[in-house]
Amino acid sequence: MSSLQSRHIDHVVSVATGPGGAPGLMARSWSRCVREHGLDPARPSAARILPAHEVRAHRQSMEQFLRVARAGMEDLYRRVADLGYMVLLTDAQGITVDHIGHPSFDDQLRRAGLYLGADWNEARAGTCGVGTCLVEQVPLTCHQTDHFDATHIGLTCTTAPLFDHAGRLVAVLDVSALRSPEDRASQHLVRELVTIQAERIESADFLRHFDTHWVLRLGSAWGLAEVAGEVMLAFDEDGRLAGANSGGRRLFADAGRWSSGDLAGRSLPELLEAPMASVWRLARGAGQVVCRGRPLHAALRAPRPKATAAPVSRREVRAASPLDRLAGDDPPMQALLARARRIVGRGIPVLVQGETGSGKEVLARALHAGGPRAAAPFVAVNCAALPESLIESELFGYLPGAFTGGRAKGAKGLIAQADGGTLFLDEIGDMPLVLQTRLLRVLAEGEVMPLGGDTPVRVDLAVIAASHRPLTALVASGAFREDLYYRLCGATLELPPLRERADRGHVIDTVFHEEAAAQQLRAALSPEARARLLSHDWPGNVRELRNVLRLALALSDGGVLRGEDVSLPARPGVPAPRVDDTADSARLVDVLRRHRWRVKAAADELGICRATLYRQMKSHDIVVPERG
Ligand SMILES: Nc1ncnc2c1ncn2[C@@H]1O[C@H](COP(=O)(O)OP(=O)(O)OP(=O)(O)O)[C@@H](O)[C@H]1O
Repeated sequence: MSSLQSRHIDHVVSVATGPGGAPGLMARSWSRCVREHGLDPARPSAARILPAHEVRAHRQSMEQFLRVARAGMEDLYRRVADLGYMVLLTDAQGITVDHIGHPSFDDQLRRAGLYLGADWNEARAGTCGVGTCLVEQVPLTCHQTDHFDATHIGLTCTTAPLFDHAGRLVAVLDVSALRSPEDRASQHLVRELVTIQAERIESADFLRHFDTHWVLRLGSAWGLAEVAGEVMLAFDEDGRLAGANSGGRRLFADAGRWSSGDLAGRSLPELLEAPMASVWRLARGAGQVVCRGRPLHAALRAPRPKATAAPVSRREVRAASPLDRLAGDDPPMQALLARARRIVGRGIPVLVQGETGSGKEVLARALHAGGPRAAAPFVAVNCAALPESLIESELFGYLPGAFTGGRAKGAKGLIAQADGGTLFLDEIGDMPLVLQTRLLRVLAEGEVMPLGGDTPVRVDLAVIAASHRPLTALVASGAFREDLYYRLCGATLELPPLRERADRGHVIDTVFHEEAAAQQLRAALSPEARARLLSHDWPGNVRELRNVLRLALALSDGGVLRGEDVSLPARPGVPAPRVDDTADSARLVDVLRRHRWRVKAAADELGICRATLYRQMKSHDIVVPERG
């Protein structure tokens, strides 16, 4: 034993057993070695090398991580090999599971324990780069006489802990040299290198693990956010966090509100204190996000495209409960549906409010289909659409000879047709006042009097009314009867516009599958196409979304829909091109004819809402021909 080694042993023993505990990271470790692990620096233990089959078992338990780490180790080795260093990776127990060193030093490295299968756990090897890093969980340098064991005092080892996507310590990255300058400052640069490389390995592992998720990368340096975001947050299409890297966990822990344990599942807007739209906007290119009041450079990585989806049949789409499939993970929508499920079938009149195209009729149909009247008729009446001259006879029906121009046998009105089922009064706010009075009587008495008749007919109806105009305002201005309003709004369901919904991903998928099935295509949506759809403001709501997807699918080759296949209005917030009021009336008639005068279907093809089409028809004197 050299005199240097003897002096080292004395020093370690005096520090480790000295009074008052040992300050500093290395001295703390020496103390642990003596007091907890029962090690004696005067009795060095031989390097413990595990047999090959045990090493294999250790490697197998972290196979995927090893593959990613290997690339990082090779890169690191290229930078330090000329300076006489080797690179080593251990698992969380301190067992060396991979190493790269110059083959000509193989024997020396093996003797020093810098070899596959070597056990560097502190409890066995004493204070060392790997073992102490496993305990302290920070990057550190164990330089020469920092080592506990006197046989290791020639070595210099710099290490950094590696955490997996869930924040668990899984490995230690180590750069070691058999010989090095005595001055520990010589290792500063190595420590920087190891720390950076450890972060890169963690990032690569994080991106691999979350490759089917969106990943938001945030950084304080321009340009770097895209390739090496200090903060990485993986989330799903509904904006729910699936995982955060060390930087992300630190960011939220520093904010003092969330520990790593309760981050998953939280919504990104809640965590970042920024609207989801500002995140989706990044799908068009890197930019800035104001995160918790602090502007950060940001980039978004799209998920790996899933295997081409099998076509979903209409039957499959319909298989779920009609109300369930209207929304994904959007808290206001889920609350609305929970309310809807409670009132369905209870004889409570429902008023649905929401912007045009937000799905008021879809919701009304789902309420009907999800209730006890599902087998009975659902009759939709568009109160804005019925020509004033016909509205009475259409709604209430008429007896033979009730008026000139009527059919000889008379006709059953829409209200009577809905008997036993659901009467859906769409655009109720546009119903003329005089008819409001008659409708009120029907609802109050449960009877309808056909034109020209003197005996009322009993009707049993579930009533759902809808309007894009707030009915309370119409009541206040005198355009809508207050008593009718109260008769209709047993429960009000307010549909949020698509741009405010956190489950836009769900709506996009549903409509996409429905449209693909309707066109009998085996199509899938690429992440880029989805990103474009998610970042749009949807002034025309779900109707606009459906039109965009219908067109994109019709023009596509039926495979994966790419970003460029999706054509959106030039500026976000600007509605899709619409037929203006001077539109050629021949074209309108043509489209209407093709849809057998089903105004809703014609409006959908024209990309306008039903009310606009009716307005245009009115201004061109186009009248729906009488049926029958
Ligand atoms: N949750 C949804 N899932 C799938 N498609 C939907 C959904 N909501 C609405 N849609 C689609 O959006 C379009 C417009 O829906 P709907 O006619 O119900 O809207 P609306 O609010 O009644 O519109 P308007 O006020 O113009 O009458 C339709 O093509 C419908 O199929």
